[in-house]
Amino acid sequence: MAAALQLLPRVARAPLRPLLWGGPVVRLASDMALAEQAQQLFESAVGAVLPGPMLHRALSLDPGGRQLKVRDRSFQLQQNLYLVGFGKAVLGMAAAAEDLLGQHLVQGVISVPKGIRAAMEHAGKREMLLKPHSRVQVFEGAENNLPDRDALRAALAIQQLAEGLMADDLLLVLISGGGSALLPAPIPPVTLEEKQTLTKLLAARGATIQELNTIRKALSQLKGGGLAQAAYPAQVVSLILSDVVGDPVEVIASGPTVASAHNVQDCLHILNRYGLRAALPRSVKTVLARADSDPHGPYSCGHVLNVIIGSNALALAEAQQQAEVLGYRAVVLSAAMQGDVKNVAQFYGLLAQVAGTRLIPSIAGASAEEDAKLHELAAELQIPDLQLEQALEAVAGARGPVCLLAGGEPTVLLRGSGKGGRNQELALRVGAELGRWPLGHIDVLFLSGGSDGQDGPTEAAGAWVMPELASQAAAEGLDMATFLAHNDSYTFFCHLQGGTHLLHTGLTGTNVMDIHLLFLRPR
Ligand SMILES: Nc1ncnc2c1ncn2[C@@H]1O[C@H](COP(=O)(O)OP(=O)(O)OP(=O)(O)O)[C@@H](O)[C@H]1O
Ligand SMILES: O=C(O)[C@H](O)CO
Repeated sequence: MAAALQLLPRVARAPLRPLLWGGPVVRLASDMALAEQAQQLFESAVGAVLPGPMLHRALSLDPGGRQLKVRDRSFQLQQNLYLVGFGKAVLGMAAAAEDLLGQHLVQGVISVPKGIRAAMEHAGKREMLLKPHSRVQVFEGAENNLPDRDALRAALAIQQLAEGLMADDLLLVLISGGGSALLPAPIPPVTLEEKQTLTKLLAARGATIQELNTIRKALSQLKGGGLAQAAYPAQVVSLILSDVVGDPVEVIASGPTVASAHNVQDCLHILNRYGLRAALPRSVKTVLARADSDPHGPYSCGHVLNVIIGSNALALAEAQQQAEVLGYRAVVLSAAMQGDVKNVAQFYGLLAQVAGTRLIPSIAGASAEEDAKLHELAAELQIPDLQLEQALEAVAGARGPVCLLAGGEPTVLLRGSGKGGRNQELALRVGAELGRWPLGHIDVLFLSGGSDGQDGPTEAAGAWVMPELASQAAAEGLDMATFLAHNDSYTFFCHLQGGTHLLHTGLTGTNVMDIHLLFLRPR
């Protein structure tokens, strides 16, 4: 993980109190530069899903400190609390858990990305660090999000801790994205190297995270409910930060505390689909064949409480609220944006135009065909929870500045060898789309940022663009199409206006996919 340590310049915070339309609202929204507001709202989205606030929302102790409450369930605490965790956001989650429950904690083991402690220290994020003599042992591994020997050692330590628990014990499991690579425990005779090769091949051939994790579960001792099984008969509470569209607990980090059906047929279909079935190593065939005839069937997880404590939707809800406070009519479009980045960019370009025309019908804006094209594209993208009609209706009735919010994870098919990330590439493409249909009398801005603060292998979280992007680029001799052809969005934005369009937050310590913000502000 690159040491992206620059903190977001703190934009002047507007007084965050509800305001009514028509009066001070418009003034407030127009007083601050649009780009500052966009960065502020991105920051508030991320702030809602930082480990500290999330853990404090999810857990509470009774006044005597003997009962732990999680949702509507209570657990007795009597020197019986253990903790394990794995994922990119788990260091901060463990620090928050230690802060809340430290006096009851007997022992803990977490598996987190290589270099994360040093990065957090360097960034001055002390709240993301464990205490000096913590009872939680930290393993760092899985460089480049691939399972390695260090992550394997961590997984074994976690397994050992779980297997030593008794019926009176309570195991707190902290899970976030990146957890699959940080908890590798291949079922023998499958080796770590074989698992690594298979996951790399599947990912490179475009397998979805659902497909990838179906295979990982079938080949792992701890995924697909294996960790919960190892901890039995102890009670298990899993606190899960979702980095997958729709928050499916069985997919996030390959569901180590969620019963899995271990469907071998599903695995074979997936391996077939990506042309990998014929060349499978013998060990993988052996494990799959064994799972098919496993007399014990799927693990049962009746002793487990799985709770999603943070998600993209939660982050968007916070940003939406703050946007309204700033005077915007704010609408969440979807927390499940997915699909090819080119189509997603085209969608946002058309959306800006159609929404602009609804906002000020007198301007020369979207035609009926473009309106139809937007709906067609939305249908093609198959966004499950898309609130397009509601958003357009809200825009039509807004009479003032509008902010449309969305989240998710579009896909970039890498063809070039440039430097970039999903968010920067999306922003660059949306910028190109916006330039094609200038909307007079309306300022438009689009921002895309990764909630973890690191977009691909760059030190930026994302970027923001306006319809003027193409002319700005041309004035500086930057050919957008060439940068796009090389997947070189980071280099483009570094050059453009001295890098001012890049979003810099440093590692945020959380991870709930990407945040997209589209602003339309009548001049
Ligand atoms: N040059 C590039 N241009 C555009 N996208 C890129 C480029 N290089 C990598 N990516 C994209 O970045 C993503 C990998 O980045 P990263 O390591 O942040 O993983 P991630 O999937 O975003 O993980 P997380 O779940 O933590 O967000 C992939 O989606 C990949 O397609
Ligand atoms: O770790 C994983 O499997 C992915 O980040 C999805 O949660």
